[in-house]
Amino acid sequence: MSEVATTTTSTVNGNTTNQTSTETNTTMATQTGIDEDLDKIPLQRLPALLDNLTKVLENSKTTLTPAERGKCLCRRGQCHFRLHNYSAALSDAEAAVLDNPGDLAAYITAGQAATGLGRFKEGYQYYKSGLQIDPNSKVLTEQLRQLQNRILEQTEKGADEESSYNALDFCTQDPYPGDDVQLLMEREILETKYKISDSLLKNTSQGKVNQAQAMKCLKLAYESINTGRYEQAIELCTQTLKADPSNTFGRKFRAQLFFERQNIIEALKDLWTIAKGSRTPDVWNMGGKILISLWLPVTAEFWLRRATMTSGKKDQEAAILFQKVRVKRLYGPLTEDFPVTVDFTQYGRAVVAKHDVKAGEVLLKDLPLVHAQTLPSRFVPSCCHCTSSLITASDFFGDKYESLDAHSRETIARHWPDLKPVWCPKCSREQYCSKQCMEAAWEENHQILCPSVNPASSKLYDIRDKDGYGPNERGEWKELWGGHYSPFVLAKVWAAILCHVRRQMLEEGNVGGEPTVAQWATAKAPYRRFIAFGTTPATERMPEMLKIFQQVFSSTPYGLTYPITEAEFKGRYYQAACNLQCFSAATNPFHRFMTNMKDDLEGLSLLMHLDENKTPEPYFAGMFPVHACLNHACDNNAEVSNGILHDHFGIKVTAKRDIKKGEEIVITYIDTALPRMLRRAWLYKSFNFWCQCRRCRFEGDQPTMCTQCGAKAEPTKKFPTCGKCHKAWYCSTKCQREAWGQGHKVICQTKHSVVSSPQDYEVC
Ligand SMILES: C[S@@+](CC[C@H](N)C(=O)[O-])C[C@H]1O[C@@H](n2cnc3c(N)ncnc32)[C@H](O)[C@@H]1O
Repeated sequence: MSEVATTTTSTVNGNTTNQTSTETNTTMATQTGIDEDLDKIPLQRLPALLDNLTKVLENSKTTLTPAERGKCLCRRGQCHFRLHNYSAALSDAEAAVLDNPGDLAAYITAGQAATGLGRFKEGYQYYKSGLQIDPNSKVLTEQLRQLQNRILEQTEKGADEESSYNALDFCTQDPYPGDDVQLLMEREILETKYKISDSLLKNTSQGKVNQAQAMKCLKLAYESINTGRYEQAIELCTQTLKADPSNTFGRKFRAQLFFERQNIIEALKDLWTIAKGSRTPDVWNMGGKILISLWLPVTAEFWLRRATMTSGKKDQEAAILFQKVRVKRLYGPLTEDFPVTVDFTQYGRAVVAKHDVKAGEVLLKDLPLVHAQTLPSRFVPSCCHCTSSLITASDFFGDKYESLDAHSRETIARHWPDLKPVWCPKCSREQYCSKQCMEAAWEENHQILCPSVNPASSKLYDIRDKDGYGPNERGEWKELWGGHYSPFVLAKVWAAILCHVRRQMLEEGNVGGEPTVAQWATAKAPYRRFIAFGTTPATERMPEMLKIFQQVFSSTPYGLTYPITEAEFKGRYYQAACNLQCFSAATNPFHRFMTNMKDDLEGLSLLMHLDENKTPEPYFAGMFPVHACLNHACDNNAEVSNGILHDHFGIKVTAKRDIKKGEEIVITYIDTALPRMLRRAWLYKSFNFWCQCRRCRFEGDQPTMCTQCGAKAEPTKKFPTCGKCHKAWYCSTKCQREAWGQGHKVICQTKHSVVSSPQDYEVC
């Protein structure tokens, strides 16, 4: 601790005393070892140091200057870092940076902690800020080198694991609720329209069997095929089946012949006639394809599921076809009005153009299934149901409002939209733009989450209001919620499921009883569409939150409970993490104010006080069903922005350039200004894929490796860079030419978001 001799005032037992902070500092320095070289302090001493630092920070809250507090926080962060408590280290170092923005050690600690957590981008940014304080810092250079190595390790690991990635592993073949009813309807269509039913099976057990004749005809049928006589082969199969109706080879062979000659109904009849136990994977597969052509999707799924199962998951074609049928039936109705459709590709679900689209055209609009206001924007008043901004004129104009003359204020009041926000009268913790929104929210989730009926949930509101922080079980102030989004996203998913279960119970008259399996399945079905991937169990990162959620959902009204197991928490946490999209209402009170003022000349003088860019926005994070099918590319052809669908606020996706029919629509999940290595590490860590987009394939990471052929430069040598974009390096003109023709030309000439130069990052 520095020896600054400032006189401070502190209160001891109610008496005000003066003391010099030199004294305090000397004691503190002894207690906390703050002047010692931390690396030389044995590990066993660190817990005691941590305790002392915490005491100093708590007991001397009023006497420490911000710089001193920053130093203590930084020191505590360093202790946490040495003990591998990276989260705690990061939060202390972050606080230290705020208190003491000139302290290089705080940036280094924050960078190390973020790197330890695998949050490379943040780590890099802290180190970069540190370089602004001391561009020649050897420690920083070394830390950046280590960060680069960590990213490279991840790079190699990612590249290795990429080969084992299989999108099918993420998608189940479980039936959806209601599929049983749909299956019966499709059976009825098959029977009435095509005369196909299980009664066909009975035909095989009737009549006299002549196996020798059957085998003879079948042999001749095979011979006919070899000489290209298909009709004759079919006729011979028919004779086979007359001689032995249960001859599976004959049935299968004739079905195949019918199928190839596009007589799919006769083919399906033959397949259906094969006893279920004798149907091989190729029989189920062919049946599935025919049922797709007839667009009987649930029956097609049934047959393709059987093809997958009976082949021991080896029939990849059937597994892919299954998912293609599923996405078509689930998303077809949602994309009907748009020039795109959802398909299943090597990267799972994907959105594809139905026809050519011009740059600027809207590709799709979507509404959130669930959403919650982001924690950093929670101060901006908004309707928590429809997401509309409830910002008032005085919120908007801020301090300036009071200094405006009465006439200006009257003009503003006249044109500012008449907002009539309502708070939940039972808990006063949620605000709405209208009574209708309040009632709709109650129906959707608030009847479960309102603290007036579920007191445990007031803790969730407290955590929201304190930016994720709160007292842990030992009463220590801690970051309880460490997610990048509001915990209310998850709370609302579980609450919405419970509300849906309850609605069904009311409709089906089993109030007071236990919900049925079918009711649970129906209520959970809409959330099955969202893929989930994550490495660290969320419970490890925030153990207290699991308990809080468990308390909230074990004491819900109506006696309904939702068991929040570790697996449930982890699954939902990562579902949200992989799919959330930030958005805000497409219009706000300021926009309406400007429209109202358009014809008012008196209002013109007010314009100088206005700055639209400064309009505080209530941001929400939402899970959107169709948007969640959009894959990523670093040279994305589409962009997401705020949108309106059926008079509700949501998002729209717009073409960034001309897109051809059949081309996949790709957005970006990350800041495309990052260099390739960071983009890939970030995507790999957060979304479990190794980006192989055109841009990643034709950009390099460093001058010591040829971007095209991967050759390594001799020690201390560097390959020449592309003179235009400086983001690729080649060992030879041949490699440069090849890369140019294969794809570098396009990405080199494409205007991406501003990409920071790789040199900024490259410190080796
Ligand atoms: C929001 S989802 C996109 C839709 C996803 N394909 C699905 O089936 O649900 C994000 C996930 O899609 C996959 N993904 C997205 N973009 C990808 C890409 N460029 N390469 C490989 N996988 C990608 C990853 O598994 C990622 O975690």
